[in-house]
Amino acid sequence: MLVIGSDHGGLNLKTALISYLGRRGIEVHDAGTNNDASVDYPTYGLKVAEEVISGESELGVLICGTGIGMSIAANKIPGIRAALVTDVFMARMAKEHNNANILVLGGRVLDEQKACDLVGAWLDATFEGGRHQGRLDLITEIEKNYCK
Ligand SMILES: O=C(CO)[C@H](O)[C@H](O)[C@H](O)COP(=O)(O)O
Repeated sequence: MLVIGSDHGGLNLKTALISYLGRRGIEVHDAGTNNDASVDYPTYGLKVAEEVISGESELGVLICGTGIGMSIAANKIPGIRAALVTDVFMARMAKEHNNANILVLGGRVLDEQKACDLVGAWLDATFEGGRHQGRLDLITEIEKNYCK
């Protein structure tokens, strides 16, 4: 299961990505928002992050206008590695090196095709482990010290 959420700035891209993920045969939970009324991105960042941390969904995608607010919000939750990406190389690295469990996109930055390409690159990549796992372990140590 993959959970996807957006604010109003990411709604159109969210709709396009749900179609794309469906075509790939991936089960998707749409965490909202579901209309173009103005909403607050931290609300949806938290929803998606909590669903990933609980294990209800293995992965998440978040979209706001730029992706910046969503990534700031989601990364406050211990265990979340939310990566804001704008090109295919970054999307692939987000999995291979960072094992990002949430991909963050900017709905006012990307067109639909580019967004699908980024999600596809991230989904198709594999975490390399090794030295990268050691670095993720260091991030976990930071969380233990600062997220009480
Ligand atoms: O938080 C953001 C930027 O980091 C998101 O892009 C929001 O979607 C954006 O700030 C919303 O702006 P609006 O003027 O309220 O539509």
